[in-house]
Amino acid sequence: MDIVTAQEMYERDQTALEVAGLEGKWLMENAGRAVTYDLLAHIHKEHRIVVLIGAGNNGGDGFVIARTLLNLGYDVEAWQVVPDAKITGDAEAHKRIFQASGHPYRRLKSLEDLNTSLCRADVCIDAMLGIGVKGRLREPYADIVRLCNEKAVMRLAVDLPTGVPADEGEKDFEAFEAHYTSIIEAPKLSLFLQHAQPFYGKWSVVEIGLPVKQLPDHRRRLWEIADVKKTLTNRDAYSHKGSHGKGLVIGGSRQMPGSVAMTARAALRSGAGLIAISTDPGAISSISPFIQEATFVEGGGQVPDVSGYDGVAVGMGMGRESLRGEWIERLVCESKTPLLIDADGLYLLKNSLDALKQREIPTVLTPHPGEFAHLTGLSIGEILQSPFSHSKDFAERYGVYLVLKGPSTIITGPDGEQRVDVSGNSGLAKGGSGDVLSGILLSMMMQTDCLMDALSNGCVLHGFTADLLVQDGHSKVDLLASDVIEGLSRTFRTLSSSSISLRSLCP
Ligand SMILES: NC(=O)C1=CN([C@@H]2O[C@H](COP(=O)(O)OP(=O)(O)OC[C@H]3O[C@@H](n4cnc5c(N)ncnc54)[C@H](OP(=O)(O)O)[C@@H]3O)[C@@H](O)[C@H]2O)[C@H](O)CC1
Ligand SMILES: [K+]
Repeated sequence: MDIVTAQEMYERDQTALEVAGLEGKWLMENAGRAVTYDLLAHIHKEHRIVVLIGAGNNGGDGFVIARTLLNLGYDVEAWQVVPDAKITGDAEAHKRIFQASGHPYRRLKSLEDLNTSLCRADVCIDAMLGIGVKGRLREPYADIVRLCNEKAVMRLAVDLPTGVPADEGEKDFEAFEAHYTSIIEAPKLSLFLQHAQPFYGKWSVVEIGLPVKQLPDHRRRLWEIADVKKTLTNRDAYSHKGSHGKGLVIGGSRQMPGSVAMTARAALRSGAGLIAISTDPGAISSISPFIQEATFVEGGGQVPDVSGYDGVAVGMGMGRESLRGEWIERLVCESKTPLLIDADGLYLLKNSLDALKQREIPTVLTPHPGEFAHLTGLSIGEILQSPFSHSKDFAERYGVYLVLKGPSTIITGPDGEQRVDVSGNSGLAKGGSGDVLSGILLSMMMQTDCLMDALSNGCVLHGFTADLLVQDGHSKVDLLASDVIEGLSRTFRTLSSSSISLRSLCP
């Protein structure tokens, strides 16, 4: 599913008009009806419903929604919150259809009247502003939004909650606090931003009939379990351990032996053929009981020889001594093996960033926002405000694959392509989760030719496993990173059983 900016959404509408003759009025009818049927899952016939209609095309959708609900026999009060002269174009056309259908609407004259109406209502549908909002809300929207937010009603938003900007970069806004948002055609960037996402509440996306094969490809999409099923490589019946990648995990220390054990174990649980660990010799005895399948190579004081491996993950639990920094630089400059750098490795990489530009073999960096702030010299706040553009700038500038971890993980390729993974839950906000993710990613990297698919799949497998675990057996409080490793078995069984049942349907 594509993710778009406001500008990209307008371009899509324009394409629909140019290549398919789909006029705005038709799209508005489709949008309003699709949203109505989506919202019906939350509305009952006994509910008293207020539909708030603003000045632009989001308001036009509101007229279609109010008309459809009234036609279906729902108890609806439609409130136009701006003067008549503000309703123009396609919205005006739909207002006329609304009126011609014999339906009445109310025009906002005083906030007191609306307040009375909202006090009686069970449901409030926000069709005031969508992707056209610019800057902080002006009146009467700001007052209306405050009024709605303090009422004990179910708040449902159309496309975007009024006041939430579609794009990243703006943090200072006031907005309708929706319990649920019915998003038109494609999620907008703000759905994936920490400061904007809570305004959306739960959400889903409705389709409105755009000519999808003709639309511009903005190379930014949501990666979901269905995408994983389509792209995850199958294990061939005649494969052997060498077919699934020989990986090396470099890291761990006496103080942090568990990290490499988790990375190695997660890699093996995700299908890697062979995993070796290069670590402080003093840490081997505490690591080996947790991962009998791994072999150990002498870590010592030398940079490990990585030739002969299909992939290397480096940095987890490694410590930040300057000697290790030299290792990172040499690995970046000299190794001919795909490299994943995480944790302490990212901290140390800061001094060798320019070396990345010369590297011809893929490099994957997996920072959380704090680590990315360190790498870029930006503040965490700046990263969180515009994670899409900062990720893209960085990945393109240094020619790397960047996995910016968070509740919405953004995966960016060196050519600027982006994928977003929203699987997972707050149970993953614990030490060790990153080590496990690195192991899964290492395994995926070694088993596919398309690194974007490998990384996207790895992120979803990690989050999906955590979701399965808290649905059944664990809670978000007790979940441990090591539970996720063991939970991978269930994830892979779930994925393969669904493909078997699909296959059994085929002749
Ligand atoms: N393909 C689609 O996605 C379709 C989407 N549809 C719906 O259309 C809206 C986008 O419509 P648009 O008219 O471009 O924008 P809005 O309805 O969101 O808002 C326009 C009005 O907003 C006023 N505005 C802007 N900023 C503010 C502010 N800070 N405070 C108050 N008012 C603001 C603006 O007023 P101006 O005086 O600034 O011009 C406009 O009046 C999309 O979200 C979907 O819901 C189509 O229905 C079908 C196709
Ligand atoms: K809205």
